[in-house]
Amino acid sequence: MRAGAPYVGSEVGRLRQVIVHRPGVELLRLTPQTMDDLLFDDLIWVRRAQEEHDEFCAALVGAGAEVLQLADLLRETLAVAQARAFVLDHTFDERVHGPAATPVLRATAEALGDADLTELLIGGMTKRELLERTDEPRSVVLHALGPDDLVVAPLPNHLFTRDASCWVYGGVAVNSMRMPARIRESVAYEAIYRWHPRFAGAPFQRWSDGLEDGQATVEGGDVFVLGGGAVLVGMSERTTPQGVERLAKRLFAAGAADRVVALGMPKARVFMHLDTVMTMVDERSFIKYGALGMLPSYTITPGGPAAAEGDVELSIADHPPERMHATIADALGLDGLRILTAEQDVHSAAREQWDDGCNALAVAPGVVVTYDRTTTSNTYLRDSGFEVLEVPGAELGRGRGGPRCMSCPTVRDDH
Ligand SMILES: NC(=[NH2+])NCCC[C@H](N)C(=O)O
Repeated sequence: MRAGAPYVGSEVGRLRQVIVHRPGVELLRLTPQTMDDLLFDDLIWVRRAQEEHDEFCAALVGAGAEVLQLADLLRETLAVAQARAFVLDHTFDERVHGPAATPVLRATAEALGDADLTELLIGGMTKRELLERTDEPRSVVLHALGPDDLVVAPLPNHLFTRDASCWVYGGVAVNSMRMPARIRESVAYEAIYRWHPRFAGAPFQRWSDGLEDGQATVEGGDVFVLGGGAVLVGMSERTTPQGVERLAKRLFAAGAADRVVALGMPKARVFMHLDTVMTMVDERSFIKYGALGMLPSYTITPGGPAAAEGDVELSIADHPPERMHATIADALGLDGLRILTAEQDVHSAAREQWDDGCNALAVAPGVVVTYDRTTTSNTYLRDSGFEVLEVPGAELGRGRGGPRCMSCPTVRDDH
């Protein structure tokens, strides 16, 4: 690895650099009427959520990681003319805003400075805010909206930087997102990785081609860089088998990975991503939600070169549920895994899973960041020999994501 180049070699090696997003105005847009569509289970006390997030960042810095704020990266990217045009083109869309309003919206956004445009892109814009900046265009879409209705949707799930892009070994996938409320998040990452000075000149590969919307979806919460050329992917509510096959082909063709284990997960919001039910906490240990049980798994390996140059065939072995842990252990080159499931009654186990007790973020082998509220899991991890860095999660947790979801590692050591 070239010094400073983005590279994520594992789930648990020392975390060196990570993208996070401090929650802001986008969360003030949540109302009881919109929160379900925006994938939040409650309204957030934003100031407190920001304080909690600041503590989360302080824990990461304390563990030796450089913390990059998504809004800063996006603002700096928008200073590049091509990036600005790309982002505007992919934000203002006739299919969303109608042909009459789209050019006016785009021109209004284009006139903004980089900081204001960043805020609009993440926080959205109401009709009232639009009309403070321009005369109302003749548009059925706009006429039909009330003054405080949103013309540009906010992106409150930017808080969960894990999902819209993910670094796997020496490259990055900008992901095709499953839920309508999250599809636009990928636009910011595509622009940042293409044009931000920090990434534009860096050597790295691409595991996706430009922007896609809602087909063959993959989300980073399902993708685990096991280390040593192995990858684990959950086929969940969000990540499709099609998406897994495409990712595997890209990784194999580049020689970045040589085995991908895919798990067949239940398709349910409570288990929306693999990292909501299990996370890797050291080189051979996973904390796992007991009621998940055992899942069917597939091992995908390169089956040989395909007809087209730079392409590979996939070879697939499928395994019954009882082999789940053994399949992951094989991919890691281990005899077995250490599976950590706290003893607790089924009700408290379900509550802790909902509160992201299994969503630990390793910052080094055996050192994890978790929410303070998942006390049983935290105590259990400590008793099992782990160092647990607790951060407050009372407000942040209402978005149904924990420390792993709120982090997008860009530089992490092998283990
Ligand atoms: N990697 C994760 N588990 N991310 C959690 C994302 C939570 C977010 N509200 C969603 O529904 O999409």
